[in-house]
Amino acid sequence: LTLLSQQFSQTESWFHRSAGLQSGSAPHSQLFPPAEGVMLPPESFKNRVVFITGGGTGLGRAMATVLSQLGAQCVIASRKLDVLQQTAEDICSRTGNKVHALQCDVRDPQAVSHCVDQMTSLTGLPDVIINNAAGNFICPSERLSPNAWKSITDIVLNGTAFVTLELGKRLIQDQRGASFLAITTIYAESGSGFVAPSASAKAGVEALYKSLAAEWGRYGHRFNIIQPGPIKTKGAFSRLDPTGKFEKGMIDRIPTGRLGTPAELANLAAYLSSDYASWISGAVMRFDGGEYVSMAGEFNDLRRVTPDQWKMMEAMIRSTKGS
Ligand SMILES: CCCCCCCCCCC/C=C\C=C\C(=O)SCCNC(=O)CCNC(=O)[C@H](O)C(C)(C)COP(=O)(O)OP(=O)(O)OC[C@H]1O[C@@H](n2cnc3c(N)ncnc32)[C@H](O)[C@@H]1OP(=O)(O)O
Ligand SMILES: NC(=O)C1=CN([C@@H]2O[C@H](COP(=O)(O)OP(=O)(O)OC[C@H]3O[C@@H](n4cnc5c(N)ncnc54)[C@H](OP(=O)(O)O)[C@@H]3O)[C@@H](O)[C@H]2O)C=CC1
Repeated sequence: LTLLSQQFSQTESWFHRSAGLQSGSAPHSQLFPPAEGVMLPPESFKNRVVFITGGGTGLGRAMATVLSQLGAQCVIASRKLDVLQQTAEDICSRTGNKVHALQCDVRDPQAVSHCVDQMTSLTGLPDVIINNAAGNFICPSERLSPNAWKSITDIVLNGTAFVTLELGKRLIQDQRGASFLAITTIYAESGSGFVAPSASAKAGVEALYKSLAAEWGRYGHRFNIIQPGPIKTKGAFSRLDPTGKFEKGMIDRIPTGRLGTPAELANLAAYLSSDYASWISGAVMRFDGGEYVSMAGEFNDLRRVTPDQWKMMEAMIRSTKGS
Protein backbone atom coordinates (compact mmCIF):
# COMPACT_ATOMS: atom_id res chain seq x y z
CA LEU A 1 0.00 0.00 0.00
CA THR A 2 2.82 2.39 0.92
CA LEU A 3 4.56 1.67 -2.37
CA LEU A 4 1.37 2.30 -4.27
CA SER A 5 0.84 5.56 -2.41
CA GLN A 6 4.39 6.67 -3.17
CA GLN A 7 3.99 5.87 -6.86
CA PHE A 8 0.72 7.76 -6.84
CA SER A 9 2.21 10.80 -5.17
CA GLN A 10 4.95 10.94 -7.80
CA THR A 11 2.63 10.91 -10.76
CA GLU A 12 -0.73 12.58 -10.53
CA SER A 13 -3.61 13.00 -8.14
CA TRP A 14 -7.34 12.52 -8.42
CA PHE A 15 -8.06 16.19 -8.76
CA HIS A 16 -5.33 16.80 -11.32
CA ARG A 17 -7.01 14.36 -13.62
CA SER A 18 -10.20 16.36 -13.37
CA ALA A 19 -8.49 19.62 -14.29
CA GLY A 20 -9.15 19.40 -18.06
CA LEU A 21 -10.63 22.10 -20.30
CA GLN A 22 -13.57 23.60 -18.46
CA SER A 23 -16.88 24.23 -20.15
CA GLY A 24 -17.25 27.87 -21.15
CA SER A 25 -13.52 28.32 -21.80
CA ALA A 26 -12.43 30.28 -24.89
CA PRO A 27 -10.87 28.29 -27.78
CA HIS A 28 -7.49 29.99 -27.26
CA SER A 29 -7.40 28.61 -23.70
CA GLN A 30 -6.12 25.43 -25.38
CA LEU A 31 -2.84 27.34 -25.66
CA PHE A 32 -2.75 27.68 -21.87
CA PRO A 33 -3.57 24.18 -20.67
CA PRO A 34 -3.44 23.74 -16.91
CA ALA A 35 -0.42 21.53 -16.20
CA GLU A 36 -1.28 18.21 -14.64
CA GLY A 37 0.64 16.69 -11.77
CA VAL A 38 2.69 17.87 -8.86
CA MET A 39 5.45 20.32 -9.78
CA LEU A 40 8.02 19.93 -7.01
CA PRO A 41 10.26 16.88 -6.55
CA PRO A 42 8.79 14.06 -4.45
CA GLU A 43 9.40 14.38 -0.71
CA SER A 44 10.05 18.15 -0.92
CA PHE A 45 8.01 18.40 2.31
CA LYS A 46 9.20 15.21 4.02
CA ASN A 47 9.38 15.71 7.81
CA ARG A 48 7.52 19.02 7.45
CA VAL A 49 4.29 19.92 9.21
CA VAL A 50 1.84 22.10 7.30
CA PHE A 51 -1.12 23.92 8.91
CA ILE A 52 -3.92 25.02 6.57
CA THR A 53 -7.01 26.94 7.68
CA GLY A 54 -10.09 26.13 5.63
CA GLY A 55 -8.29 22.98 4.46
CA GLY A 56 -11.43 20.84 4.25
CA THR A 57 -12.84 22.31 1.03
CA GLY A 58 -11.99 24.02 -2.27
CA LEU A 59 -8.53 25.52 -2.60
CA GLY A 60 -7.50 24.60 0.96
CA ARG A 61 -8.24 20.96 0.22
CA ALA A 62 -6.27 21.16 -3.03
CA MET A 63 -3.25 22.64 -1.24
CA ALA A 64 -3.44 19.99 1.49
CA THR A 65 -3.56 17.28 -1.20
CA VAL A 66 -0.47 18.50 -3.04
CA LEU A 67 1.52 19.11 0.13
CA SER A 68 0.57 15.67 1.42
CA GLN A 69 1.63 14.16 -1.91
CA LEU A 70 4.97 15.90 -1.39
CA GLY A 71 5.46 14.19 1.95
CA ALA A 72 4.08 16.74 4.42
CA GLN A 73 2.11 15.87 7.51
CA CYS A 74 -0.88 18.19 7.16
CA VAL A 75 -3.14 19.69 9.81
CA ILE A 76 -6.36 21.12 8.39
CA ALA A 77 -8.61 23.32 10.53
CA SER A 78 -12.00 24.99 10.19
CA ARG A 79 -15.47 25.01 11.77
CA LYS A 80 -16.99 21.85 10.24
CA LEU A 81 -15.24 18.86 11.78
CA ASP A 82 -17.17 16.26 9.73
CA VAL A 83 -16.07 17.90 6.46
CA LEU A 84 -12.46 18.13 7.67
CA GLN A 85 -12.42 14.49 8.78
CA GLN A 86 -13.74 13.28 5.45
CA THR A 87 -11.13 15.32 3.56
CA ALA A 88 -8.35 14.13 5.87
CA GLU A 89 -9.38 10.52 5.28
CA ASP A 90 -9.61 10.98 1.49
CA ILE A 91 -6.19 12.60 1.22
CA CYS A 92 -4.48 10.19 3.58
CA SER A 93 -5.86 7.16 1.76
CA ARG A 94 -4.46 8.51 -1.48
CA THR A 95 -1.04 9.74 -0.35
CA GLY A 96 -0.29 7.48 2.60
CA ASN A 97 0.70 10.49 4.70
CA LYS A 98 -1.05 11.55 7.90
CA VAL A 99 -3.61 14.35 7.72
CA HIS A 100 -5.09 15.65 11.00
CA ALA A 101 -8.45 17.40 11.23
CA LEU A 102 -8.96 20.02 13.96
CA GLN A 103 -12.06 22.05 14.65
CA CYS A 104 -11.32 25.74 14.92
CA ASP A 105 -13.30 28.92 14.39
CA VAL A 106 -10.56 31.39 13.51
CA ARG A 107 -12.73 34.31 14.68
CA ASP A 108 -12.25 33.18 18.26
CA PRO A 109 -8.71 33.74 19.59
CA GLN A 110 -9.24 31.22 22.40
CA ALA A 111 -10.33 28.56 19.90
CA VAL A 112 -7.23 29.32 17.85
CA SER A 113 -5.01 28.95 20.89
CA HIS A 114 -6.70 25.66 21.80
CA CYS A 115 -6.28 24.40 18.23
CA VAL A 116 -2.57 25.22 18.32
CA ASP A 117 -2.27 23.35 21.66
CA GLN A 118 -3.88 20.30 20.04
CA MET A 119 -1.63 20.53 16.99
CA THR A 120 1.45 20.86 19.21
CA SER A 121 0.59 17.56 20.91
CA LEU A 122 -0.16 15.82 17.60
CA THR A 123 2.63 17.04 15.33
CA GLY A 124 4.60 19.80 17.05
CA LEU A 125 4.57 23.35 15.70
CA PRO A 126 4.21 23.72 11.92
CA ASP A 127 6.93 24.59 9.41
CA VAL A 128 4.37 25.97 6.96
CA ILE A 129 1.24 27.98 7.76
CA ILE A 130 -1.35 28.72 5.08
CA ASN A 131 -4.07 31.22 5.98
CA ASN A 132 -6.75 30.25 3.52
CA ALA A 133 -10.03 30.37 5.50
CA ALA A 134 -12.43 33.06 4.32
CA GLY A 135 -16.02 34.18 4.14
CA ASN A 136 -17.60 36.24 1.39
CA PHE A 137 -20.88 37.02 -0.38
CA ILE A 138 -22.00 39.59 -2.93
CA CYS A 139 -24.20 42.29 -1.46
CA PRO A 140 -24.84 45.97 -2.22
CA SER A 141 -23.03 47.82 0.57
CA GLU A 142 -26.17 49.75 1.54
CA ARG A 143 -27.77 46.40 2.46
CA LEU A 144 -24.97 45.27 4.79
CA SER A 145 -25.81 45.04 8.49
CA PRO A 146 -23.03 45.65 11.05
CA ASN A 147 -23.03 41.91 11.74
CA ALA A 148 -22.70 41.09 8.03
CA TRP A 149 -19.62 43.35 7.87
CA LYS A 150 -18.26 41.79 11.04
CA SER A 151 -18.85 38.20 9.95
CA ILE A 152 -16.58 38.62 6.90
CA THR A 153 -13.90 40.85 8.40
CA ASP A 154 -13.70 38.67 11.52
CA ILE A 155 -12.98 35.53 9.48
CA VAL A 156 -10.66 37.09 6.95
CA LEU A 157 -8.68 39.78 8.76
CA ASN A 158 -9.01 38.97 12.45
CA GLY A 159 -8.90 35.21 11.83
CA THR A 160 -5.67 35.51 9.83
CA ALA A 161 -4.19 37.79 12.49
CA PHE A 162 -5.15 35.48 15.38
CA VAL A 163 -3.69 32.40 13.66
CA THR A 164 -0.54 34.22 12.54
CA LEU A 165 0.14 35.86 15.92
CA GLU A 166 -0.56 32.72 17.95
CA LEU A 167 1.72 30.56 15.82
CA GLY A 168 4.30 33.29 15.28
CA LYS A 169 4.73 33.91 19.03
CA ARG A 170 5.14 30.21 19.79
CA LEU A 171 7.59 29.70 16.92
CA ILE A 172 9.64 32.69 18.07
CA GLN A 173 9.66 31.31 21.61
CA ASP A 174 10.95 27.96 20.29
CA GLN A 175 13.41 29.68 17.91
CA ARG A 176 11.84 27.96 14.91
CA GLY A 177 11.63 29.35 11.38
CA ALA A 178 8.49 29.02 9.24
CA SER A 179 6.85 29.98 5.97
CA PHE A 180 3.54 31.86 6.20
CA LEU A 181 1.31 32.17 3.15
CA ALA A 182 -1.96 34.11 2.87
CA ILE A 183 -4.52 33.58 0.13
CA THR A 184 -6.08 36.96 -0.70
CA THR A 185 -7.64 38.04 -4.02
CA ILE A 186 -6.88 40.36 -6.96
CA TYR A 187 -9.37 42.95 -5.72
CA ALA A 188 -7.46 43.35 -2.45
CA GLU A 189 -5.43 45.80 -4.53
CA SER A 190 -8.17 47.60 -6.47
CA GLY A 191 -11.06 47.31 -4.02
CA SER A 192 -14.37 46.09 -5.45
CA GLY A 193 -17.97 47.10 -5.20
CA PHE A 194 -20.45 44.51 -3.87
CA VAL A 195 -17.77 42.69 -1.82
CA ALA A 196 -16.56 45.65 0.25
CA PRO A 197 -16.05 43.71 3.53
CA SER A 198 -14.00 41.05 1.75
CA ALA A 199 -11.97 43.64 -0.19
CA SER A 200 -11.25 45.62 2.98
CA ALA A 201 -10.30 42.56 5.01
CA LYS A 202 -8.10 41.04 2.30
CA ALA A 203 -6.28 44.38 1.90
CA GLY A 204 -5.70 44.31 5.66
CA VAL A 205 -4.28 40.79 5.42
CA GLU A 206 -1.85 41.96 2.75
CA ALA A 207 -0.72 44.88 4.94
CA LEU A 208 -0.25 42.49 7.89
CA TYR A 209 1.83 40.05 5.84
CA LYS A 210 4.03 42.74 4.30
CA SER A 211 4.57 44.23 7.77
CA LEU A 212 5.55 40.91 9.30
CA ALA A 213 7.80 40.03 6.35
CA ALA A 214 9.83 43.08 7.34
CA GLU A 215 9.60 42.56 11.11
CA TRP A 216 9.97 38.80 11.60
CA GLY A 217 12.61 37.88 9.01
CA ARG A 218 15.04 38.03 11.93
CA TYR A 219 13.17 35.11 13.50
CA GLY A 220 13.44 32.98 10.36
CA HIS A 221 9.88 33.68 9.20
CA ARG A 222 8.88 34.34 5.58
CA PHE A 223 5.52 35.89 4.62
CA ASN A 224 4.04 35.73 1.14
CA ILE A 225 0.70 36.34 -0.52
CA ILE A 226 -1.13 34.74 -3.44
CA GLN A 227 -3.91 36.77 -5.06
CA PRO A 228 -5.99 34.26 -7.03
CA GLY A 229 -8.37 35.21 -9.80
CA PRO A 230 -11.49 33.09 -10.34
CA ILE A 231 -11.10 29.37 -9.65
CA LYS A 232 -14.30 27.36 -9.60
CA THR A 233 -15.07 26.14 -6.10
CA LYS A 234 -18.49 25.58 -4.59
CA GLY A 235 -17.71 27.90 -1.65
CA ALA A 236 -16.82 30.87 -3.88
CA PHE A 237 -19.15 30.48 -6.85
CA SER A 238 -22.28 29.69 -4.82
CA ARG A 239 -21.87 32.97 -2.94
CA LEU A 240 -20.45 35.20 -5.69
CA ASP A 241 -22.29 33.97 -8.78
CA PRO A 242 -25.37 32.26 -7.33
CA THR A 243 -27.26 32.24 -10.65
CA GLY A 244 -24.26 31.20 -12.76
CA LYS A 245 -24.99 34.12 -15.11
CA PHE A 246 -21.66 35.92 -14.67
CA GLU A 247 -19.22 33.11 -15.38
CA LYS A 248 -19.14 33.54 -19.16
CA GLY A 249 -18.51 37.32 -18.93
CA MET A 250 -15.78 36.69 -16.42
CA ILE A 251 -14.02 34.22 -18.71
CA ASP A 252 -14.29 36.70 -21.59
CA ARG A 253 -12.20 39.22 -19.68
CA ILE A 254 -9.44 36.74 -18.81
CA PRO A 255 -6.72 36.91 -21.50
CA THR A 256 -5.89 33.20 -21.12
CA GLY A 257 -9.55 32.39 -21.80
CA ARG A 258 -10.28 30.12 -18.85
CA LEU A 259 -10.65 29.92 -15.09
CA GLY A 260 -7.73 28.83 -12.93
CA THR A 261 -7.69 25.35 -11.44
CA PRO A 262 -7.22 24.32 -7.80
CA ALA A 263 -4.24 22.19 -8.87
CA GLU A 264 -2.43 25.18 -10.39
CA LEU A 265 -2.98 27.22 -7.26
CA ALA A 266 -1.80 24.34 -5.10
CA ASN A 267 1.46 23.97 -7.03
CA LEU A 268 2.18 27.69 -6.64
CA ALA A 269 1.40 27.56 -2.92
CA ALA A 270 3.67 24.53 -2.52
CA TYR A 271 6.50 26.30 -4.31
CA LEU A 272 6.20 29.48 -2.22
CA SER A 273 6.09 27.38 0.97
CA SER A 274 9.10 25.27 -0.01
CA ASP A 275 12.84 25.64 0.46
CA TYR A 276 13.09 26.48 -3.25
CA ALA A 277 11.52 29.83 -2.34
CA SER A 278 13.60 30.56 0.74
CA TRP A 279 14.67 33.97 -0.66
CA ILE A 280 11.08 35.00 -1.40
CA SER A 281 9.48 37.04 1.37
CA GLY A 282 7.05 39.95 1.32
CA ALA A 283 6.01 38.96 -2.21
CA VAL A 284 2.53 39.40 -3.64
CA MET A 285 1.94 36.91 -6.43
CA ARG A 286 -1.02 37.68 -8.70
CA PHE A 287 -2.37 34.42 -10.11
CA ASP A 288 -5.25 35.24 -12.41
CA GLY A 289 -4.59 34.39 -16.08
CA GLY A 290 -4.11 38.11 -16.72
CA GLU A 291 -7.58 39.19 -15.52
CA TYR A 292 -6.42 42.11 -13.38
CA VAL A 293 -4.46 43.95 -16.08
CA SER A 294 -7.14 43.09 -18.58
CA MET A 295 -9.79 44.84 -16.49
CA ALA A 296 -7.51 47.79 -15.69
CA GLY A 297 -6.28 48.87 -19.15
CA GLU A 298 -8.20 51.83 -20.56
CA PHE A 299 -8.05 50.61 -24.16
CA ASN A 300 -8.35 46.88 -23.67
CA ASP A 301 -11.88 46.77 -25.08
CA LEU A 302 -10.31 47.47 -28.47
CA ARG A 303 -9.71 43.71 -28.60
CA ARG A 304 -13.19 43.58 -30.10
CA VAL A 305 -12.22 45.72 -33.10
CA THR A 306 -11.96 43.65 -36.31
CA PRO A 307 -9.10 44.01 -38.86
CA ASP A 308 -11.48 45.80 -41.28
CA GLN A 309 -12.56 48.21 -38.59
CA TRP A 310 -8.88 48.86 -37.79
CA LYS A 311 -8.21 49.68 -41.45
CA MET A 312 -10.99 52.22 -41.40
CA MET A 313 -9.97 53.76 -38.09
CA GLU A 314 -6.33 53.98 -39.10
CA ALA A 315 -7.32 55.82 -42.26
CA MET A 316 -9.39 58.25 -40.20
CA ILE A 317 -6.54 58.86 -37.76
CA ARG A 318 -3.96 59.33 -40.52
CA SER A 319 -6.19 61.78 -42.35
CA THR A 320 -6.42 64.04 -39.32
CA LYS A 321 -4.33 67.14 -39.76
CA GLY A 322 -3.49 69.44 -36.86
CA SER A 323 -5.27 69.67 -33.48
C1 LIG B 1 -19.53 40.65 -12.35
C2 LIG B 1 -19.81 39.53 -11.40
C3 LIG B 1 -18.73 38.50 -11.35
C4 LIG B 1 -19.12 37.30 -10.56
C5 LIG B 1 -17.95 36.42 -10.37
C6 LIG B 1 -18.25 35.14 -9.65
C7 LIG B 1 -17.08 34.30 -9.28
C8 LIG B 1 -15.93 35.07 -8.77
C9 LIG B 1 -14.80 34.24 -8.35
C10 LIG B 1 -13.69 35.10 -7.84
C11 LIG B 1 -13.69 35.06 -6.35
C12 LIG B 1 -12.83 36.08 -5.74
C13 LIG B 1 -12.67 36.13 -4.43
C14 LIG B 1 -13.24 35.18 -3.54
C15 LIG B 1 -13.10 35.33 -2.20
C16 LIG B 1 -13.67 34.39 -1.25
O1 LIG B 1 -13.49 34.57 -0.09
S1 LIG B 1 -14.55 33.04 -1.79
C17 LIG B 1 -14.82 32.01 -0.36
C18 LIG B 1 -16.23 32.01 -0.01
N1 LIG B 1 -16.45 31.00 1.02
C19 LIG B 1 -17.20 31.23 2.08
O2 LIG B 1 -17.78 32.29 2.25
C20 LIG B 1 -17.30 30.09 3.06
C21 LIG B 1 -17.70 30.51 4.45
N2 LIG B 1 -18.91 31.35 4.45
C22 LIG B 1 -19.89 31.26 5.40
O3 LIG B 1 -19.83 30.47 6.32
C23 LIG B 1 -21.05 32.22 5.31
O4 LIG B 1 -21.29 32.54 3.99
C24 LIG B 1 -20.80 33.54 6.12
C25 LIG B 1 -22.06 34.42 6.01
C26 LIG B 1 -19.60 34.31 5.60
C27 LIG B 1 -20.52 33.27 7.60
O5 LIG B 1 -21.45 32.37 8.13
P1 LIG B 1 -22.10 32.62 9.60
O6 LIG B 1 -21.08 32.98 10.57
O7 LIG B 1 -22.97 31.44 9.86
O8 LIG B 1 -22.94 33.92 9.36
P2 LIG B 1 -24.54 34.19 9.38
O9 LIG B 1 -24.98 34.13 10.80
O10 LIG B 1 -25.23 33.38 8.36
O11 LIG B 1 -24.55 35.72 8.88
C28 LIG B 1 -23.83 36.74 9.56
C29 LIG B 1 -24.43 38.08 9.14
O12 LIG B 1 -24.24 38.25 7.74
C30 LIG B 1 -25.52 38.42 7.11
N3 LIG B 1 -25.51 37.81 5.79
C31 LIG B 1 -25.24 36.52 5.52
N4 LIG B 1 -25.36 36.27 4.21
C32 LIG B 1 -25.70 37.43 3.64
C33 LIG B 1 -25.99 37.83 2.28
N5 LIG B 1 -25.90 36.98 1.26
N6 LIG B 1 -26.34 39.11 2.05
C34 LIG B 1 -26.41 40.00 3.07
N7 LIG B 1 -26.14 39.70 4.39
C35 LIG B 1 -25.81 38.42 4.65
C36 LIG B 1 -26.49 37.75 8.04
O13 LIG B 1 -27.81 38.21 7.83
C37 LIG B 1 -25.92 38.12 9.40
O14 LIG B 1 -26.21 39.46 9.71
P3 LIG B 1 -27.43 39.83 10.73
O15 LIG B 1 -27.16 39.12 12.02
O16 LIG B 1 -27.38 41.32 10.84
O17 LIG B 1 -28.68 39.34 10.06
N1 LIG C 1 -12.23 30.34 -5.53
C1 LIG C 1 -11.87 31.52 -5.98
O1 LIG C 1 -12.18 31.91 -7.12
C2 LIG C 1 -11.08 32.44 -5.12
C3 LIG C 1 -10.81 32.16 -3.79
N2 LIG C 1 -10.04 33.03 -3.07
C4 LIG C 1 -9.66 32.71 -1.70
O2 LIG C 1 -9.27 31.37 -1.64
C5 LIG C 1 -9.52 30.85 -0.34
C6 LIG C 1 -10.30 29.56 -0.42
O3 LIG C 1 -11.56 29.81 -1.00
P1 LIG C 1 -12.40 28.65 -1.72
O4 LIG C 1 -11.69 27.38 -1.58
O5 LIG C 1 -12.76 29.13 -3.06
O6 LIG C 1 -13.74 28.66 -0.86
P2 LIG C 1 -14.27 27.71 0.32
O7 LIG C 1 -15.55 28.30 0.76
O8 LIG C 1 -14.23 26.31 -0.12
O9 LIG C 1 -13.17 27.88 1.45
C7 LIG C 1 -13.31 28.67 2.60
C8 LIG C 1 -12.91 27.85 3.79
O10 LIG C 1 -12.85 28.69 4.94
C9 LIG C 1 -13.35 27.98 6.04
N3 LIG C 1 -13.87 28.91 7.03
C10 LIG C 1 -14.87 29.80 6.87
N4 LIG C 1 -15.11 30.46 8.02
C11 LIG C 1 -14.23 29.96 8.92
C12 LIG C 1 -14.00 30.22 10.30
N5 LIG C 1 -14.70 31.13 10.96
N6 LIG C 1 -13.03 29.54 10.93
C13 LIG C 1 -12.30 28.60 10.25
N7 LIG C 1 -12.47 28.31 8.96
C14 LIG C 1 -13.44 28.99 8.30
C15 LIG C 1 -14.45 27.07 5.48
O11 LIG C 1 -14.62 25.90 6.28
P3 LIG C 1 -15.80 25.73 7.39
O12 LIG C 1 -17.06 26.12 6.76
O13 LIG C 1 -15.64 24.30 7.80
O14 LIG C 1 -15.39 26.65 8.52
C16 LIG C 1 -13.88 26.72 4.12
O15 LIG C 1 -13.18 25.50 4.18
C17 LIG C 1 -10.22 31.97 0.43
O16 LIG C 1 -9.27 32.71 1.16
C18 LIG C 1 -10.77 32.83 -0.68
O17 LIG C 1 -10.94 34.16 -0.27
C19 LIG C 1 -9.55 34.19 -3.60
C20 LIG C 1 -9.81 34.51 -4.87
C21 LIG C 1 -10.57 33.66 -5.75
